[in-house]
Amino acid sequence: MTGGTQFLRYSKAAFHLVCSYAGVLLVVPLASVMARRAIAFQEAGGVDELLQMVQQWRESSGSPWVAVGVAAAALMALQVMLAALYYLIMRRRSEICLVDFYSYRPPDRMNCIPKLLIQGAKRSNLYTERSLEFMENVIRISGIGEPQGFLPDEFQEGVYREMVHSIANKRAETELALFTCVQKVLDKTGLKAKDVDALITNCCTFNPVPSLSAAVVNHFKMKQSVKTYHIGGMGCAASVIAMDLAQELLKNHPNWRVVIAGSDNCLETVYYGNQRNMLITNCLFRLGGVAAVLSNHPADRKIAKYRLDHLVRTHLGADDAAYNCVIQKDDEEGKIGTKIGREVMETAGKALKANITAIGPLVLPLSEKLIFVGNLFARKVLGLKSIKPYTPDFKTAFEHFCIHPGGKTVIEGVGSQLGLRPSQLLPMLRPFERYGNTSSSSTWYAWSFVETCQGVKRGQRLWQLSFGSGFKCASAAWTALRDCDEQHDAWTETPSC
Ligand SMILES: CC(C)(COP(=O)(O)OP(=O)(O)OC[C@H]1O[C@@H](n2cnc3c(N)ncnc32)[C@H](O)[C@@H]1OP(=O)(O)O)[C@@H](O)C(=O)NCCC(=O)NCCSC(=O)CC(=O)O
Repeated sequence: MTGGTQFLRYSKAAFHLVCSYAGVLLVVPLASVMARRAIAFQEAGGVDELLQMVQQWRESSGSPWVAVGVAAAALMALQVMLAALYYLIMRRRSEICLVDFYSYRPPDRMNCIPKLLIQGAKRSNLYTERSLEFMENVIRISGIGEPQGFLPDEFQEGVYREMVHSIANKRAETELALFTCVQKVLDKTGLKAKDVDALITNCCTFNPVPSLSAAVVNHFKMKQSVKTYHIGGMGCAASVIAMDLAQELLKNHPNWRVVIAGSDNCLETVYYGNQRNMLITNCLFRLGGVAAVLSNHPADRKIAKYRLDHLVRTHLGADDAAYNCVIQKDDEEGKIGTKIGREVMETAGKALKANITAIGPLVLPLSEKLIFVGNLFARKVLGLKSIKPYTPDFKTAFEHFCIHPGGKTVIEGVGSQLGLRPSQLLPMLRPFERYGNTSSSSTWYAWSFVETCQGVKRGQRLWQLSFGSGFKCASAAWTALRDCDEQHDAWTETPSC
């Protein structure tokens, strides 16, 4: 690091400190000046003089009116105090809390060994030699570890076992994940199925009738008044989108508990053709799942882990290139798959920029906002073209980052855009290495990794950031309400930390 860069870094840190403590820096000298003045005033006999003046005024103006005035002032002060108290209580009551969540750890029999996976693909006689080499190469360089994530039973034993694409098989895969996650999160929070007021499920490509939310209601025998929703086709951002819907419900219904549960279906997404950009999903996507309880019930506030501060969604779907970069389609032979275009990295960069532009003013400290505005002013108003645009330092707004682990290149690209440190990238790299791209549940693997391996202290802030086909970016800002260092099932059985 050059001397100039170091100087800039230290100046920025000093500026950040000054802005953060501006209130204290102003109040302390002001209070000491006022205290000194008060002492001098008292020493000069000013207090006695003042009391005498009040006494004279009382005698001359007639005592009943003075009593009325004092009573009115006291009443007003009481009113202001009550209004402030009411505001504080209402603010607390309208808080939306994440009581707890569970990241799915699929059964060990579903562990996926890459060598066997490729062997199975070979035996299936569906792929050309060139496609098999491509898949092997992508798996090797992608950043997925060994064993790499989990795949449903049908992919196991080194052969694509006579894969029956029945609704029953696909249901079995997704229902196992959803039911396990919902049961675990109910156990963790001590809630009963009848306590759930609303349920939001999500699955990108597998959307049977009745819906997966109905399947959860049926399995857990939830109450008749439960409100259910299912989110389909919304890619890897679906879980944060489900939370957005949950927060809308909670804003309108006091004392509610909303369960969100999601998993994406591997049997449905496996591609049997030979188009390269559609083969990438076979290499990266793996089985995952999550369930979480969001609540505004006062009883849950005491045990809740996090408070939702902001949730911001941005959509680039109006742009054709962004819309088409991740898209389900038929290939030339009519085989269905999901294309992941080369332009996905560039699009993700644009989506991230749009999202941080929207969430930045809500979460960044004053110092970062001032530097950003100063930089903009210098470039746009003063025309100083040699100055580079300033990317705000989100490390000043959050201590923990749970960004969609969609692939090593995506993680590293986003990490360098945000200037994250290696320890802050680990919660994305490790989940991708162990679980692969688990689509909508991926950010929760990053989150459970953070809690298990790094720990979250009360008051620390966490940023959950997801990307998804469309192309969209959805992010949520959270504050920990207590220390969270739970050992999650997803991480305890592997030497990961
Ligand atoms: C595929 C990769 C592992 C390749 O790694 P690198 O980019 O480091 O390596 P590379 O550039 O040398 O590429 C290796 C080989 O793959 C080929 N290649 C790379 N990207 C390709 C693509 N999109 N389509 C077709 N081929 C592609 C290259 O031409 C090269 O082939 P050759 O060797 O023959 O020249 C990586 O780019 C990656 O992880 N991409 C996908 C990540 C991603 O988009 N994840 C998010 C999914 S969307 C999502 O998660 C959201 C959602 O779905 O909602």
